[in-house]
Amino acid sequence: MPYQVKNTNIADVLLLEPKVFGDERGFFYESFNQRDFEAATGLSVHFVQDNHSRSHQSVLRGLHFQTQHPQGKLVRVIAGEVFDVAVDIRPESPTCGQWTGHLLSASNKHQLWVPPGLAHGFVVLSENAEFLYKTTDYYHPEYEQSIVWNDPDLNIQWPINSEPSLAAKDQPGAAMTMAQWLAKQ
Ligand SMILES: Cc1cn([C@H]2C[C@H](O)[C@@H](COP(=O)(O)OP(=O)(O)O[C@H]3O[C@H](C)C(=O)[C@H](O)[C@H]3O)O2)c(=O)[nH]c1=O
Repeated sequence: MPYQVKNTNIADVLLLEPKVFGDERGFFYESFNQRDFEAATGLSVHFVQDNHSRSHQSVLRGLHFQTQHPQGKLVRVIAGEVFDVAVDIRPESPTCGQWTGHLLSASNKHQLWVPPGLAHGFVVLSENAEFLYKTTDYYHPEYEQSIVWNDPDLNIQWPINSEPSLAAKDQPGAAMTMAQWLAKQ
């Protein structure tokens, strides 16, 4: 099952478009195939955890990362639509401070590969969204950090025209800024 793989403005963040088989009954597609994923991306990855979250419109989850046990994530949406964002927070990276955002939806079935070491988050554009993703390391809340969604240096162009709904840890003041993160490195 061939993936179409597209590069993004951050070198190792990849957009994957799986081959979908439609017929009069509906559709079928292999949402993940280890062999084809590795052949299409040139990556050798081992996923250890599958996650599933549901959120209502305007919920923004992120921008999260783990400082230890960083997680590579292969993310997709099976209901609704989100604007999904990966942020390069790696001080040594030529694209440090850059972000890449993509519409992921049940209808486009696009997936985003977010390598370990980047921050990740999304905002829900539809009434509800069901978000599934595979991770290459386990959840370690003791190492989880959050960068604030509206960081002025990142200037992420979220396609929303009202304040998002945020968890307490993601609120400005609780989540750190990029400047605070980089100052710690
Ligand atoms: C992430 C995670 C959470 N949990 C528990 C901890 C909390 O009791 C509850 C909700 O967790 P949290 O509010 O951290 O969920 P999100 O805000 O969706 O976090 C995720 O948000 C963005 C989109 C990410 O990329 C990360 O995968 C992850 O940080 O689930 C677990 O038991 N295992 C887990 O792997």
